[in-house]
Amino acid sequence: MRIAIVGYGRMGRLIEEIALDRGHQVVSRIDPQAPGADFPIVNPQALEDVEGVIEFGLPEGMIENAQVYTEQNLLVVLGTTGWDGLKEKLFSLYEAGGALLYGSNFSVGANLLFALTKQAAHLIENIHEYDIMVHEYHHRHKKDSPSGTALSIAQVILENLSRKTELQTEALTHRAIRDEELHVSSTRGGAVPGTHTITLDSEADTIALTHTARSRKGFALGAVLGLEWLKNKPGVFHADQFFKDYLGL
Ligand SMILES: NC(=O)C1=CN([C@@H]2O[C@H](COP(=O)(O)OP(=O)(O)OC[C@H]3O[C@@H](n4cnc5c(N)ncnc54)[C@H](OP(=O)(O)O)[C@@H]3O)[C@@H](O)[C@H]2O)C=CC1
Ligand SMILES: O=C(O)C1=N[C@H](C(=O)O)C[C@H](O)C1
Repeated sequence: MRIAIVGYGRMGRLIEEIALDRGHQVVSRIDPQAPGADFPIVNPQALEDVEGVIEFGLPEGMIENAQVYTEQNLLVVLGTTGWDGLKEKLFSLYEAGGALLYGSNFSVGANLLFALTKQAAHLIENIHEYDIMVHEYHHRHKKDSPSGTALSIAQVILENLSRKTELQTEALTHRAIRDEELHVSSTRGGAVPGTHTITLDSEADTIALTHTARSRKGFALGAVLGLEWLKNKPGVFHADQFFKDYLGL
């Protein structure tokens, strides 16, 4: 496939390597100032002859980019996180054309973790002595907090454990946490590619489910496989739908 990479940062560069390994052509690299980029902004000229786009950038500019993609009926994989407030606007653009696959984490391991989290939440539904919480670590460059993956994990817990009804992402400095709150906390520093832990805790013991990314390769490979999957599928798809097919989850 002829691919454009939008956001030529840590992820964009790795996605290019993997796309080339899998026999795709990277015909356009779009980034405001990254070394090696061909174009600073998304416009029809930067997307000439492009069939598919993989965007791992920032939420700023995402909607303007999507306007151009949908006008050109492109297949788009969006890995950017931290844009929950833009969902409605973004999805409505794809009613005009094109196809979108979006997700907070394109690695197989994290998607297995989402499935394990669902099981864990179900298991403790009637075992009230277990509480549940989420923590994530990421490198010092990461701009959003909590991570998109942590928010996806939280969503799975809120949907599958009736006693947790509220997401709490703040540090609780002046009060205790309430039973119905699900605490999601974050640490930033160093070079950590991404570590997420769901802890089930009781007076007797602790059970921890941890996904530790050893590198960014798993995310990048999933994004390229996702773009291949999106061919001939118009509309908007969550990465869950891709992983259900790919892993038979
Ligand atoms: N879904 C998943 O599996 C994963 C998602 N991510 C997410 O991907 C995003 C990028 O991560 P990462 O590569 O580490 O970040 P980087 O900061 O290394 O790269 C992002 C690049 O995108 C550029 N950029 C920002 N906005 C636009 C735009 N509108 N058009 C074109 N380029 C743009 C930035 O330019 P500038 O610096 O000048 O702003 C920067 O060069 C983050 O949101 C991260 O959370 C990361 C890993 C996995
Ligand atoms: O910014 C990152 O690096 C990552 N972002 C994604 C997220 O916010 O969950 C996925 C991965 O954890 C790496």
